[in-house]
Amino acid sequence: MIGVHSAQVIREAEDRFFEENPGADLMQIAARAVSDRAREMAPTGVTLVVVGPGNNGGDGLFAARNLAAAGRPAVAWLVTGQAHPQAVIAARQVGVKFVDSSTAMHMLPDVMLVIDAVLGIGGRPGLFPVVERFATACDDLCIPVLSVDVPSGLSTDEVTPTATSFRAAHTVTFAAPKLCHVGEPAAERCGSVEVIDVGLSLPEPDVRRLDEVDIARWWPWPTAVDDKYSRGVLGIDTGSERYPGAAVLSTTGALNAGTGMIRFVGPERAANLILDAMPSVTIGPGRVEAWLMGCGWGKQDRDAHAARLQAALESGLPAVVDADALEHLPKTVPDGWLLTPHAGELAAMLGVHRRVVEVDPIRHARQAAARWNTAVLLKGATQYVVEPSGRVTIAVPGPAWTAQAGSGDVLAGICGMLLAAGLPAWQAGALGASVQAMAAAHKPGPFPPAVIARTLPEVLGGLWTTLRSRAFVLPVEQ
Ligand SMILES: NC(=O)C1=CN([C@@H]2O[C@H](COP(=O)(O)OP(=O)(O)OC[C@H]3O[C@@H](n4cnc5c(N)ncnc54)[C@H](O)[C@@H]3O)[C@@H](O)[C@H]2O)[C@@H](O)CC1
Ligand SMILES: [K+]
Repeated sequence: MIGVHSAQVIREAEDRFFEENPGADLMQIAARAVSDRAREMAPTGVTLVVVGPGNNGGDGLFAARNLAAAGRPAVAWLVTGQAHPQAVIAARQVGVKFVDSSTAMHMLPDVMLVIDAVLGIGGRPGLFPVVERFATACDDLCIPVLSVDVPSGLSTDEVTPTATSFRAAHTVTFAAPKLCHVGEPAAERCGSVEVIDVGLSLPEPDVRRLDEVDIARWWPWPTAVDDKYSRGVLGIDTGSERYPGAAVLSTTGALNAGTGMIRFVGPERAANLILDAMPSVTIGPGRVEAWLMGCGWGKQDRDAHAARLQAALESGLPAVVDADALEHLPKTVPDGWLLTPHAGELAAMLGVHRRVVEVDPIRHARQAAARWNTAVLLKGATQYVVEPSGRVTIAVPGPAWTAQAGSGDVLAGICGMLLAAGLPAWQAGALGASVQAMAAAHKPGPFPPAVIARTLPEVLGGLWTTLRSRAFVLPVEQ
């Protein structure tokens, strides 16, 4: 798990660091990381460094100095004509060549790498027109860009770009990732992201991103003494006469994630399809540990939906509440409910336009988690799980192949399995979304959601085998 921090938090940590370590030079650590990566990205040819007026430009210019000192041709364009004074002197001393905007643009087709050091965490979104044209030309000519800290033009703390920015092949950032590095669609403009530890002490993050080690550590692996009941019994009430497939997909997700026992209580047509495909599923009511509701209920027969949700409500058990069931939420919900809307469903829950949610997904997911006092998994290209406290956990990202009808049903099923196994709602949401993404990454291509669901045993089995062979060194639980 890695903490995601805002520009403000990084600045405060930097101020504390300099108070405690007067005279320390973080810029040299940053510049070294940038020049090392630049040498790998462009082993030969000219590197053009685009330099802004602040410390981000200082990082870039010292990186140019490092390259030139190592005998690599480096050229710098100071976009405002001004830059970090010591860095300018250091770069000149080792023969970095300084060029103006028209020369930079003219030579662009022949450079091997552009280092974007225009703006970092002190930048406002957007670029000067001449830099905007240059960033667009880098894109058009497919010149690889290495961004320092953040691709200039992006807003560090936002996931939705509002202006033209550089589009990096790789970003070297410092101390911690920021929201623009981990939240789509901004993250896609950062390319691969590398975090350099510069020695700052950071506070407990309120936004964290999971990695595969967290999944291995938290997954409810079966123990030697487990039986089908102790692993968790999941009640599933999904599908309708019109959409029986959603019931099959949600059950496929739950079964392939490893549910101890499934009791399906949905419509008969769906039950017959499920039995044909998954004979281990039990049809009919009985004792369960958690519920899965809502997938494929459809827009007809709303009174019946309200009654179906009421049954889960009265049980007081944890429940995954998905899709059409989200339209029937009472004012308060029992402990341990996991609401799993996509942006459109969350917008409807909050009475706002979908675009508003897409622009600031975390704020809106936080609103819903606070209003219903329960965990919310906001599905999409980046999947955010928000707890009523406002803490955000971002799932392991996966390829966009899963953007397909039916993926949400499978995901709801996986989350249902995790609730039935006894995990808290936020963890069930974060793990469920992560393993589905890992399965899609394991089997890249236009595979339908059921195939991705059937890849889960392989992915989970691989994780379990790695864990048992102790190839993972698990960090101590925080
Ligand atoms: N905080 C850290 O841990 C470290 C920070 N360092 C670097 O320091 C950077 C932050 O430096 P600064 O605070 O000087 O900020 P920046 O270098 O990001 O930019 C600030 C300058 O750009 C101007 N500016 C901002 N937005 C603009 C826009 N849209 N168009 C035109 N001009 C604009 C500002 O007026 C100011 O002059 C980081 O991004 C990083 O590269 C590293 O040197 C060392 C480690
Ligand atoms: K930058």
